[in-house]
Amino acid sequence: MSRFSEEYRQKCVSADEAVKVVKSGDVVDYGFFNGKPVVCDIALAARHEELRDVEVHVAVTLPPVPEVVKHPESFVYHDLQFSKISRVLQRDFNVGFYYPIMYHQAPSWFRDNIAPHRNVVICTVCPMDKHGYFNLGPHNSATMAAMEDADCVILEVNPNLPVCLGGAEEAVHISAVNHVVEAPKDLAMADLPSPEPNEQERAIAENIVSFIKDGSCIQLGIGGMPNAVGKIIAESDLKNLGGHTEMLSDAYVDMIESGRMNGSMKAFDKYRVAYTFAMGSQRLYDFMDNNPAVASYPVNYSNDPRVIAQLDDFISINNALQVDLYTQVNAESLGFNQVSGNGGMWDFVAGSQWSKGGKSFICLTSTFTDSKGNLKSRILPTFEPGSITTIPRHMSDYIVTEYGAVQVRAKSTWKRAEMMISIAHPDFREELIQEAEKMKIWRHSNKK
Ligand SMILES: CC(=O)SCCNC(=O)CCNC(=O)[C@H](O)C(C)(C)COP(=O)(O)OP(=O)(O)OC[C@H]1O[C@@H](n2cnc3c(N)ncnc32)[C@H](O)[C@@H]1OP(=O)(O)O
Ligand SMILES: CCCC(=O)O
Repeated sequence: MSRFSEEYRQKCVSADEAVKVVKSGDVVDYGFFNGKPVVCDIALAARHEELRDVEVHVAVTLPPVPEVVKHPESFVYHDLQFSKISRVLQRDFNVGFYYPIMYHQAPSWFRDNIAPHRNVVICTVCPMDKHGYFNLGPHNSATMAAMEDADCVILEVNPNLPVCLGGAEEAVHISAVNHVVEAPKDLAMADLPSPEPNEQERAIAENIVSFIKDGSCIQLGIGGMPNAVGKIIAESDLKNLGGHTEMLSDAYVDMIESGRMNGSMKAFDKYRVAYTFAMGSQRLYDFMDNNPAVASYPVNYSNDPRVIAQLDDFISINNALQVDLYTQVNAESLGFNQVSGNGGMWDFVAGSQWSKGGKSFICLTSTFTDSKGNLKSRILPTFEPGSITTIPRHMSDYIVTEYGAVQVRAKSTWKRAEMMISIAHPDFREELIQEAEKMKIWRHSNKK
C-alpha cells in the first residue's frame, strides 16, 4: 500500500456524488479525445432537469455518444475537432458547436486566462501509481493546463487505458485532484481501426514517399490518407526515419515495427516519437502501453512550429477535403456543415516549411463520390459559400492527388491554377480551365 492510498480512499466517490459540484452556467471540460468521461457523463446528464446552460467542452467526440448532448437546453456542447458523431449531431439534430483553435496555443488559453474559466474538469485517466500519480493515457494535449485552471478536478479511473510515458505533463498527482470515480473494469476504449488504403490512396502515398529520404522526420495527420502513407513507408526501404507528430496513429506502429522509424537521426527526442494524443485501434493502445519508443508531450511542445522547425527534413502530411484553383485548402467544412477542424494543421504546415529541407504535403483524392453516386471534383474553382479556408494560399506548399504532387509554394496565380488542374481528375480538367479563364488566372501559354 502506498502512502497515497488513504488520500485516494478519501477522495474516491460515486459519479453521482462527484458531479454534484456542477452548477447552472458552469463551464465543464471533458478533457481531450480518449479523455472524455463515460460514467461521470451519464451522472451529469441525469441532472438535466435541475441544470441550465452548462457549457461542456470536448475534442473529437469519440464513441460512446455523450449523454449530455441529449439535453441541449441544459448543456451547450462544444467540440474542438468534429468527427462523425459531432457532424451528425450538428447536421441532423442542430446540437453542438465547433470551437476554432490554433492547437499549439491551447495550454496558453488556460494559463493566460484567455479561454472561459473551467469550473470543473472531468477526465478519464489510468489507475494511480505508487507515487500518487494518475497517468493521462493517450491524451496529453492541454489537459494539465485545463486542470490548473479548474476549481474542481474529477478523475474517472479506467484500468483499460494504456500508460503513456512522457515527455512532460503526462500525469496528474492525487494532491491536485478533488474527486476520484472508478469506472467499471470492463469499460473498453473506442477501438477505431483504420481501413486498408484503396488504390487511389496508395497512388497518393507513392507520390509522397518519393520525397522522403533516410532520416526524415515524419508527421502524419488525421484521416484515411496519412494512414496509407504510413503503410507504404513501412513497406519501403527507407531507413532511420524519425517521428514528431500531433496525433499518434496506427501508421506509427507500422513504421516503427517494420524498423523504418527509429528516431536515431533526430536532433532531440532521439529514439522516440513525440506526440500529444493518440487515436486508433486497440493494437495502437497495446503498443503504447509503457513503451519508451513513444513520448507524450503537451501540445504547446509537440505542435509549436518553432519546435518542429528545429527538426531537419521535416515531412508533414495532412489530408484535405477540397483545394481551389487559388490553392486555398479546405480541410474542415462543406458549405455550412462543419466536417472536422483545423486542429494542428496550421502548426505543421508552418513548422515543416521552417525546417531545413522540410516540406508540407496536403493530400486528397482528386474526386469524391457522393451518396447519390455522382462523381465530384475535390479540386474546385472556388469553395462554396460557408466553406472555411483552413490553410491560406500563401502557406500552401505541396498538393498531392493520385495524379501527382505539385509544389505551389512560390508560384504565381496562373502557374498554381495550371498545377492544380494537372493533378485534377481528367474528366474535370476542361471545365476547370474555363473557370480559371473567367477568374483571370489563366494565360495563353498555360498547358492544357
Ligand atoms: C489530428 C490532427 O489534426 S493532425 C494535424 C493536422 N490537422 C488536420 O489535418 C485537421 C484537418 N483534417 C481532417 O480533419 C481530415 O484529414 C479530413 C476531414 C480532411 C479527412 O478525414 P477523413 O476521415 O479521411 O475524411 P472522410 O473521407 O471520412 O470524410 C469526412 C466526411 O466528409 C464527407 N466528405 C468528404 N469529402 C467530401 C466532398 N468532397 N463532398 C461531400 N462530402 C465529403 C465524407 O462523406 C464524410 O462524411 P460522413 O462521415 O459524415 O458521412
Ligand atoms: C483540438 C484539435 C485537435 C486535432 O487536431 O484533432
